[in-house]
Amino acid sequence: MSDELILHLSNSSNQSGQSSKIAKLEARLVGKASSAASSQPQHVQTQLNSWTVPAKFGGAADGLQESLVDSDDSDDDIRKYGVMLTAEDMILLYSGGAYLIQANTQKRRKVDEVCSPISVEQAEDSNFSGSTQTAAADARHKNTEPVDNNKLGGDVSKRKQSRGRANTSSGRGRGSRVSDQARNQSISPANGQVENSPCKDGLVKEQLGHDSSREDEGTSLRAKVSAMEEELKKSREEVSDSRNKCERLEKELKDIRDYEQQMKPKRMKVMSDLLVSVSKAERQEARMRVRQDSLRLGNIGVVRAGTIISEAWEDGQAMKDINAQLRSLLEMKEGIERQRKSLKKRPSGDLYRYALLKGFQKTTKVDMVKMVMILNLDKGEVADADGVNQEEDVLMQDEIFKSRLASIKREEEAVLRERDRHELEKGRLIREMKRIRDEDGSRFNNFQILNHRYALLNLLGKGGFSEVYKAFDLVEHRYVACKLHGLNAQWSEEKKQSYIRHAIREYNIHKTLVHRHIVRLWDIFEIDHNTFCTVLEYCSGKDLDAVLKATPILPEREARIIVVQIFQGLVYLNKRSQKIIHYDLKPGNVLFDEFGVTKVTDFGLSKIVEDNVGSQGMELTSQGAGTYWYLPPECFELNKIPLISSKVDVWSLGVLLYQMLFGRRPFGHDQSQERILREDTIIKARKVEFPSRPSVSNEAKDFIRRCLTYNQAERPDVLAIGQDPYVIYTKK
Ligand SMILES: Nc1ncnc2c1ncn2[C@@H]1O[C@H](COP(=O)(O)OP(=O)(O)OP(=O)(O)O)[C@@H](O)[C@H]1O
Repeated sequence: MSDELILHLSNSSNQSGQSSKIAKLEARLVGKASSAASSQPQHVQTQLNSWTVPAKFGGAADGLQESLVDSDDSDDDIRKYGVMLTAEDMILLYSGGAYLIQANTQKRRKVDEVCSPISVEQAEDSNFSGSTQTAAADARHKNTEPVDNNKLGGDVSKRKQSRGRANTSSGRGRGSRVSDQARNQSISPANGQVENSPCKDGLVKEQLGHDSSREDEGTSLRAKVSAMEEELKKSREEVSDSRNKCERLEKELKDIRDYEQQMKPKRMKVMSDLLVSVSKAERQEARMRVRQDSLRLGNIGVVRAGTIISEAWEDGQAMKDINAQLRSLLEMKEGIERQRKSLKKRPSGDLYRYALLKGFQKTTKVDMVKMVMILNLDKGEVADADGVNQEEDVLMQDEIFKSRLASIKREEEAVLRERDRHELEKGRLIREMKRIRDEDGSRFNNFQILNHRYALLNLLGKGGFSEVYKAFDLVEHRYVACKLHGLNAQWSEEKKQSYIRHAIREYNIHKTLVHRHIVRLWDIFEIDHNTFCTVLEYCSGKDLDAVLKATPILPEREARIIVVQIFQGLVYLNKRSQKIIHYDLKPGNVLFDEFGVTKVTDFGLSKIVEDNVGSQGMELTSQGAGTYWYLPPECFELNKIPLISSKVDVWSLGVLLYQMLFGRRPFGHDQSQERILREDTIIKARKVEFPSRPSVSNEAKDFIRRCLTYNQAERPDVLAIGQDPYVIYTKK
């Protein structure tokens, strides 16, 4: 606002109330009195707020514009006054004590006439500072078009929006430029219009100075905008690239899945073919090995006794040789023994007297064996036995016999060790022969794929009612053991049902068990009316029974680590909410995986401990066969229903450790199951005895004694025996 206008306004003392308002308005326009402006009555302020500062004021307009944007009332005001005017388009007119607002058409014309190039540029500059080109177009547009209230309203709100986004980049400091512009305007009271002051040279120069700095700013902003636009373009391209890639990958994935689905049966076929050819080679190799070994170790032959034909073992050549060697050594031993006896029978001093008779004065260097031969052949011929000390000779001869006997004994021991080794080999050979025979006789020996995923390979072994095959799971890609439970077709329907119930019960117990030292049960399915299959974790090592058959005594260190692992499995069974008694712990139910990790299997006889069971244990309602060497005395109780608990498994663990350390079971080792029952062997098993050899640590013996505590009440249960240092594994 020009100085003249300020003077004019300040001189109008008779219009004090209004003039103070004007002063405040002016101050607000020159950007000096924001505080004064804020004290304006709401009405006036709102009106001001409804003005839009011309775009050409660029940054200077921001101060005002900000207050417009900040005002929540502005939209209300637009609604209230029906139009929204811009300061550029309007002038403030004092007429007859009232202020009027009129359209500033003349100002526009004048500016267009005199400074049209500048104002257009300014408008453009301000457009950049205002961030949209539309605003520039608006600014130019307003100069030529009549005021359209509705349109103006729309423009204002558009600008408000664009301001809201962009005005942060333009500083409030530009308010001074607003005041400069304002000062370049004057009010002509005659026509009531605000005019731009004439564009004199100084002003133009000043204007040009400002314009050039604005131009610089504009240029840099333009550059920024174009860089940002470039970035935006790139980002858009990247987004579209990524989207394309994503679509391509999704399509590829789908193709792969389709292909995978298509290839699945083919892949399974290739895999099973490979496995089958490997298994066939293994079968062939196994049979060839058996043939070779049976030449050496023996074979099962048919023996006829009258009308009865039975099978009997016929030794192979190696066994025959060993036996012949043993026989020859035995004969030698007996010959020497005979000589020793005859030497002792001869009257004392006989040889000495004979020698004297023959004129021998002292012992000659005649070999004593030769002497014996001479004596035996013809006593009269001992002519040159000069000076023999008969007593000494007898002693020497006896010593020679003894020495020879000792040497024969050593030879014999070596041959016996060899024979034991052969016996073990023979045992393995017999088991392998049996396995091959079972495999040949099995109806599952032709590499079937069960349940569309388990490729049956070779038979691992046959139990009482089941065959266990090594198999490959074509879905999970791992080896498994398929246990095929066959119901005897001759059985009554009742027996079949009972067997199935039993197997399902076993499955239900076993399937919930997940522990490193317990064989996992993966699956169960029916094969036909009389057969079903359970799929177990495959343990490629031998079972403990086979280990003990090969090496009946294990070093204590090895035995202990096996016991500790079994014990950990038992602790797991007893820490579950539903406790389980295994009830059939024996070497055949302890398996080893390829790394030698011990795993307990076969839950066919296991018992679930009911919740309400007392401290003495639960009733043993279904005894099951069990294996008597490994069961505690309470299981043989006949007068009342036995009460059992995890103490049964503790007893079995003690028997297992004893067997591993001493190579025999503590009770009824040489007895059959039937004899154990008949002779009450376990009921009489009150005290455990330890052989003197091999030597075993006292800790091991103490642990075994605790496990084999006769009195059930005094025997610790699984969790209590866990306190024993022998099963708390610490490196010694
Ligand atoms: N998960 C397995 N992994 C590897 N071999 C196994 C597995 N389960 C069983 N076997 C082997 O299969 C053979 C037969 O096992 P099974 O449990 O049927 O026989 P068993 O215990 O001798 O008989 P039963 O259970 O009728 O008393 C055994 O030699 C055993 O070592």
